[in-house]
Amino acid sequence: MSMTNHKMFYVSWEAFHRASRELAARLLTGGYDRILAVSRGGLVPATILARELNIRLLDTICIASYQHDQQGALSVLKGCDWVDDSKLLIVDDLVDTGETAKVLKQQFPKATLATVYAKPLGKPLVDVYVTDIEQATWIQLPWDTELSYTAPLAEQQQLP
Ligand SMILES: O=P(O)(O)OC[C@H]1O[C@H](OP(=O)(O)OP(=O)(O)O)[C@H](O)[C@@H]1O
Repeated sequence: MSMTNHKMFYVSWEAFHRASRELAARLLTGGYDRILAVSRGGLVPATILARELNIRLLDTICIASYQHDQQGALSVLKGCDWVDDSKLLIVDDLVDTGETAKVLKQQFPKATLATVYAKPLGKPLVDVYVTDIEQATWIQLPWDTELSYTAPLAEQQQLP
């Protein structure tokens, strides 16, 4: 998906932290004993969930599916060899097309997949999430952005 001509959903660090804590609240009674963070985007919510759920056993699965803003072939750069997935919580920041989630569910069928944001195409593959996002909307996460000046609306208007 190209970033041009799409609606943008900007997320601040504070909003991301709040949503991740809400995700933790929804997972609190799940009895998870380990977390698998889907790098890179899942690393941030995985840290917050590990703290909130008091889980100290974590691993990563490193998957690359985008080159800049174009979705490319999905490639597992580093796997995870955990065999017992009955109390496994897999954490990612978002599910978009669901291609990453399919790979995760294939290897860890009993695990719970949790994301902060979910778009319609990938939503059926996620077990627990917090916020619905339209498919065509690009989610701008705080580690990809910075605060910057914006002109007042009156100055942005096109005058006849
Ligand atoms: O549902 P999908 O279409 O598979 O997309 C979801 C994946 O895309 C993002 O990762 P990305 O490939 O951008 O890598 P990054 O987290 O390392 O930036 C996100 O963190 C998910 O892992």
